[in-house]
Amino acid sequence: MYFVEVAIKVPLPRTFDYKVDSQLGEASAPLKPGMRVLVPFGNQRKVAVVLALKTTTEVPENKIKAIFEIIDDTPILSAEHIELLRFTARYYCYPLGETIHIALPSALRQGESPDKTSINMVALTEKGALLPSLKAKTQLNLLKQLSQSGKSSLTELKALGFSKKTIDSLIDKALITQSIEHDNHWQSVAPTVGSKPTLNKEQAVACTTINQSSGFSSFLLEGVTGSGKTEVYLQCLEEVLKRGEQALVLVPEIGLTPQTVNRFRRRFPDTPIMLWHSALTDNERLQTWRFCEKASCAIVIGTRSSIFLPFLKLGMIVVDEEHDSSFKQQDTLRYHARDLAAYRAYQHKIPLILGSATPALETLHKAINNKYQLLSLTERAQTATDNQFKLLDMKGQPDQAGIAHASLATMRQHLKRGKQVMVFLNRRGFSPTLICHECGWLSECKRCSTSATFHKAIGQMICHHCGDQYHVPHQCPDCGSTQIFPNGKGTEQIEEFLSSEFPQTPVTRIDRDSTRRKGSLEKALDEINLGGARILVGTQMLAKGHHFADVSLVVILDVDSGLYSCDFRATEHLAQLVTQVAGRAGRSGEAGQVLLQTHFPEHPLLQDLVNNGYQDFARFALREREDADLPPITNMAIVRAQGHNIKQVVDFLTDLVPVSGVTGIQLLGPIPAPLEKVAGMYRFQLHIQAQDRRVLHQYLAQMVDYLSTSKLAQKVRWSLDVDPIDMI
Ligand SMILES: Nc1ncnc2c1ncn2[C@@H]1O[C@H](COP(=O)(O)OP(=O)(O)OP(=O)(O)O)[C@@H](O)[C@H]1O
Ligand SMILES: [Zn+2]
Repeated sequence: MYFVEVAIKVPLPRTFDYKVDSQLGEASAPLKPGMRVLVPFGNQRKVAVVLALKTTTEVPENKIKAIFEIIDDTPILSAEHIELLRFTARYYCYPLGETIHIALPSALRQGESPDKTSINMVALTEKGALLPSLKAKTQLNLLKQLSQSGKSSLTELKALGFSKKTIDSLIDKALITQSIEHDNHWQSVAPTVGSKPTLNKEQAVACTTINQSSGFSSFLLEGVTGSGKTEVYLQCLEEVLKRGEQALVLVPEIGLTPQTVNRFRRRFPDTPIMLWHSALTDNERLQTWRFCEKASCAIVIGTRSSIFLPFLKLGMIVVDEEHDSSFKQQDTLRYHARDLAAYRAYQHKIPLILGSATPALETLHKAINNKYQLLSLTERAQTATDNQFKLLDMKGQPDQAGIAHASLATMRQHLKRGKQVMVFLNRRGFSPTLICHECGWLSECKRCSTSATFHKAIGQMICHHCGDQYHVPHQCPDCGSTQIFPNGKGTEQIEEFLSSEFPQTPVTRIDRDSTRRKGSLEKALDEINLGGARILVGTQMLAKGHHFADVSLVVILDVDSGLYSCDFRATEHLAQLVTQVAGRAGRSGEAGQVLLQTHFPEHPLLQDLVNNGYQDFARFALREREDADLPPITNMAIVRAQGHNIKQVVDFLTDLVPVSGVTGIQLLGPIPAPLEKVAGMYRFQLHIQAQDRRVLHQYLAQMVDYLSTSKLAQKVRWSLDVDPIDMI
């Protein structure tokens, strides 16, 4: 008899010991860390992952339970992978069992075979090779096909028109067999490489530096929009593929950038490239997982959670648009895929490339302190001159639907020249509120401390925080007046106005509402690229990495809301958004023009951004953070709590604040969250800051231990966010 330490999906920051009867051990393959076992837990049976084998345990003999069964023949998690998950759980102060649960595809969580979806090859049995006469013609044809090809993949056979039914009947007759085959052919041959441009000098320096690095090294590729960062990734990946190594390319949202995926496929036409994103089915997830693990897949282009994929031989990680907030998970395990990418690169001793035109201050700070090597691309690849920026003072300016007459006039000029024009407003819906002209009533969500947005097209009010929908009132609920009007602008209103202002010009809107139906975003993007759309209206979905060759003017309608916010990251995010949106203009041929509508044209941030660019702004903003002692100079965590009973929420957080303080730790709170109430629950926060990351982590670990026994914690919903990026 011996013991195993296992991780189980339970909300407790601990692991569990079980005993293994030697009999059980003999019946199956020898137990190893990384294998799954079935264990009794309370009166349930649970899938658990073995972390370690032990000869002793601290659990008393009469208390220790035995595992029921060993699920796997071989580990589904390598030692290295377990180490990654342990690190993740420790860093984000999240239970290890739940961390592993989140990282695994659902079939593996449920104890299913990792090869469930991998049966991919079909061949004749000895009996089948005799080609017995069969009544069903298609079955006979399939046998003949296999006797010619020797072996075929299921996909090939399906492409030849053989149905699953035909294949299954021949399996039943024992004339053919199915097997699993992982094709690693790509590893031993040089990759076929599609046509590529000659790198300019800066790109070449970046590529050579990265390719010549050895072991773990992180690079910040800070390249202005359209400077050819993707080209640098591609040419570095080529070297990785030549060595027969795999690569992970993290991207913010795949749905938004089909162009990028196509570029990778065109560049490496014979290389197995797989995608990983939220729209995959459970089976597709399992298959991608398995293909990575067996190196049947060379490149994965994936969103945040692809950071947990197992790779047999990982050679490089790229994080494109590394500043993008979608890399940070905002619930349960609040990990940052970019930061875990750094850990994985360190683990595998490989290069990490973080690319962005607008690096996060966290990343820039590391680059300035020589933790990351800075590589700069200062020129656009296909345009000789920079975009021209202009701040348009809205004070006293006549406008229609929030668009200044001067902006409309400039739009007309560009459209006349046959160019595309982009109008950006980061607010979807028709208007953010309805207002009563008589008494000032505002349409508020009944369950949140925020307004409900008016969506004219569907005739509903929708709360963007809890999703509740309301009928549009005909009369003011407070004073009975019928004088109720939309207040403020959203993209729906801009689209309506522009369509009537430019009746001959096709207007395409891109936001979450207009692209809800499957395929509608691709259709809209195609329309833009093929030139059908002339005016593009949209939210930040339009800002992300698109390459629209014909856009020559970008009008940014409202930058003011980001200038005076209580979130210390608001200005950084505003500068990133403005720079990214502006970067969609003038991407090929002539320089583009960017108009920023604002009531504060003299604001130092806007002046700096427009005159000196993001690079300059970001370095200045870092110095400000230094003066204010804020991240990334210090380290931060937030405990958030919410509940229907405000006192319980506040009491829970107050209880976490030690009366006498803790050396090296600054606490702020409990303070109400910027959005005080969501879905009927009151929300409060406790901010924890420390200069020294180790001090912060020691403190958090103790706190989480305490919370697992605290009675107050059971009365509220709480979460801990390490390195938060969103203060809401
Ligand atoms: N050396 C080069 N010579 C010619 N064209 C190039 C070169 N490098 C890149 N390009 C082209 O320039 C355009 C912009 O490049 P790319 O999309 O790689 O830029 P990016 O820096 O990733 O842009 P963004 O940050 O806006 O997403 C693409 O059409 C690309 O094919
Ligand atoms: Zn709401």
